[in-house]
Amino acid sequence: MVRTLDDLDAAGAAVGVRVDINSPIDDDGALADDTRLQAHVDTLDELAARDARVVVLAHQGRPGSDDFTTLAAHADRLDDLLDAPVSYHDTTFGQDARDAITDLAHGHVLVLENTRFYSEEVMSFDPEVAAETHLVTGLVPALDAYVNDAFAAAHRSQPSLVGFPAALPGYAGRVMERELDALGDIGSTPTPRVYVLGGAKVDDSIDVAASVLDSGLADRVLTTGVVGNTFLHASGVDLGPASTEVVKDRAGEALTRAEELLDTYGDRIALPVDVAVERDDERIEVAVEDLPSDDPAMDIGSETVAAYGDVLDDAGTAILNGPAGVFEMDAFSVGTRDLFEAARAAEYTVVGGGDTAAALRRLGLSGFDHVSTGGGAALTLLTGESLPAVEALS
Ligand SMILES: Nc1ncnc2c1ncn2[C@@H]1O[C@H](COP(=O)(O)OP(=O)(O)O)[C@@H](O)[C@H]1O
Ligand SMILES: O=C(OP(=O)(O)O)[C@H](O)COP(=O)(O)O
Repeated sequence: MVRTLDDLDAAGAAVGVRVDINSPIDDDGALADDTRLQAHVDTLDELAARDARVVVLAHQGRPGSDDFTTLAAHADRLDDLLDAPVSYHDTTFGQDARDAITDLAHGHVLVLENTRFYSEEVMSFDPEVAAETHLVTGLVPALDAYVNDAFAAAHRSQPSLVGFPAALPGYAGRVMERELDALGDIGSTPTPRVYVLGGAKVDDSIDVAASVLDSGLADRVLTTGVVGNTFLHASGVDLGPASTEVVKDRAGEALTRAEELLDTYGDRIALPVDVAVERDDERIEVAVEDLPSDDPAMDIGSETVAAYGDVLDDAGTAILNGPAGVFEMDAFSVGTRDLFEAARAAEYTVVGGGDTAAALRRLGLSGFDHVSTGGGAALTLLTGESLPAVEALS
């Protein structure tokens, strides 16, 4: 059983709060969407209102990714969103960070620097080893308690997510509490269950596909996005040079697992029957049998939406993670919009993923039973598996 904020004596305490505000970033480094920041307002404002000294820990992007930035813009946006005053400090652990925490006023919020600026944070550890890392040992002396509200990163066994509960009293934040209530018992949702797996984190999605098909949780898996293109490639379709390069870059060794899944569960995995390519800045739909195309496949086509819609019409539960296409470009947001609208025909609908939630906001899509802040984390839970960060709190 995980303790919640109802169990925390917050007044005057220095509380480290791990949130997941990992967000789409514009070309100029600004936040492109604040969905995840908005999700954490309840937890952060509640702690500040209860007179805690709130210390925010978070990551943004991954080393080498285009969205790997400081958290300065996140702190500015949180200052707009929260009732409590918010400040930013450009280190993550050590004496400067501890001094900043010591100086923090009751009821105020301090955002520390991106945890992933620190090398051990992108490694996985057992909780007792994570508790000995520089990040954890360099902050614990200044903290009285730890709250994990970062459901969307809870599938990562990284120091900021699993190391603190071994050294401090640990609690679930309100986002974590809500997500576990909504997603913690997927086996009790209506059947047949249809998983729609898209986006670009192909390795996560293939892990989930294997798990839900092996366990029987999934009656069907419908594939879109780079995941769909990966399965098309794995099935022997020549996509064309541009799309094949994206698939090989994104899928890596997961391509072999996609081939194995098709061999084992081919009848339960649906692949796109047409794609939309970018040709002369236009959206052109191409049937799979007419591939290869020199132009990159950026979305699923309308025939695929129709075919997948027929499956979703009869679904008891639809679980969707990952946009169906490059939704950031209007011409290639069509598949995501039309498919997610069709998915609402299912009796119970769950949507997961940071970019997916951002896509729903951008496209004005609503009417789903639960929109998770997590993608991989939600999918991991939806496979009936445990989350390392939740286990560490227990
Ligand atoms: N066919 C495609 N080609 C290239 N990128 C794609 C394609 N379809 C979707 N994407 C990209 O996938 C990204 C989101 O994937 P992912 O991070 O897995 O989603 P989430 O954060 O919701 O789990 C978006 O940036 C989108 O542009
Ligand atoms: O965006 C996230 O995951 P998601 O893309 O599965 O929603 C989380 O912030 C975890 O990020 P990571 O996949 O870089 O560890």
